[in-house]
Amino acid sequence: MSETAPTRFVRVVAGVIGDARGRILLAQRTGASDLGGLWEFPGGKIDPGESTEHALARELDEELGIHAEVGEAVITVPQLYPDKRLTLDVRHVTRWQGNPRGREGQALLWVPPRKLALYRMPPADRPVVAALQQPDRYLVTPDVGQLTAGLSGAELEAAEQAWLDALERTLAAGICRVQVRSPTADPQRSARLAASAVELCRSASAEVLVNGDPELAARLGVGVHLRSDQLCVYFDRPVGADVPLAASCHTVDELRAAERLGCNFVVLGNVKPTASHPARDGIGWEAFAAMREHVSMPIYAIGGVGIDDMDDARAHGAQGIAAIRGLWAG
Ligand SMILES: Nc1nc2c([nH]c(=O)n2[C@@H]2O[C@H](COP(=O)(O)OP(=O)(O)OP(=O)(O)O)[C@@H](O)[C@H]2O)c(=O)[nH]1
Ligand SMILES: [Mg+2]
Repeated sequence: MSETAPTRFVRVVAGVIGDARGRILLAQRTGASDLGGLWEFPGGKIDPGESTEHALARELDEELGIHAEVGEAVITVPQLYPDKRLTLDVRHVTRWQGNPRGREGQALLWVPPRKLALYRMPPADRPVVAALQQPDRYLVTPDVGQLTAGLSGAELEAAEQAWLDALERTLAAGICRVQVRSPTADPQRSARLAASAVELCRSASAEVLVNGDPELAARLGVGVHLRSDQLCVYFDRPVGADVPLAASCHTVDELRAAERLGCNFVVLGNVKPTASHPARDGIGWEAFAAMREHVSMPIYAIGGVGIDDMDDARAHGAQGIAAIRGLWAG
């Protein structure tokens, strides 16, 4: 299938309008318009020369009849549609005057955040809903095989226990999505250690995925994170629909393959040079955003990033950051 890139570039701003009960306002696109019938966050196109804040305040007045104070950024999503290239800049709105009403005949609904995914929305809104619902940090555990290389007996046991202790501290610091990954560890030891790690994550109510091994994941009752070279191995989702599935991606083709397999989220990088490969350039944020627009599942930026990169990540359409060193309380 040949692909011609659409040339029309559209900048849109939308508001996550939250009421005192934490519900969020959705509007239904009217039948005649683009993507008619789908639910969306109220907003519209930014006029040439207009600021994002002014555009959102103007749109919310035109569409809902409210005078809104535009708040903090949620996420900016670059998204390719068949007929245009969109950036959807989404802002929180928690203060406004007036009662929202559908001034253009559109239906309105106040929806609790956890129910947002029940409404059919345009592709660009999937990362927005994920940004509102899911963790902004995805921890990848340090390779215990590397940490314990050359050790045996009591020393090996102590190093493994230190790794579990560090995981516990990391969870206590608020991490709630974890990939257990130890590619160079002895497989049997690594499986035993993964079981202990899963216990720790469960008691902290954190979601766990194991790297590369659907069988181990099934035994432990957790999700799977596929390596990029595994993406072409599977034709169908390798785990049940209710089991978390993620993947590591470096190219648009891999992102598309991950979306086809039904991945819940992926990591994409390396965005920056990493401590282990300081000489290798990262792809940078612009390239990250340019790749992200081809798919709409949530994507974590990985490679040389840490908490300080969160705003850049969200500004380029990322769910947040994935990291080993950047998140580990070692
Ligand atoms: N407002 C809004 N637009 C969205 C969302 N998600 C999304 O893909 N879009 C797309 O962004 C574009 C914005 O369109 P709009 O129709 O709201 O623009 P507008 O209010 O200025 O209306 P107009 O085109 O009649 O002047 C549409 O192509 C729409 O499909 C969303 O959550 N909110
Ligand atoms: Mg609109």
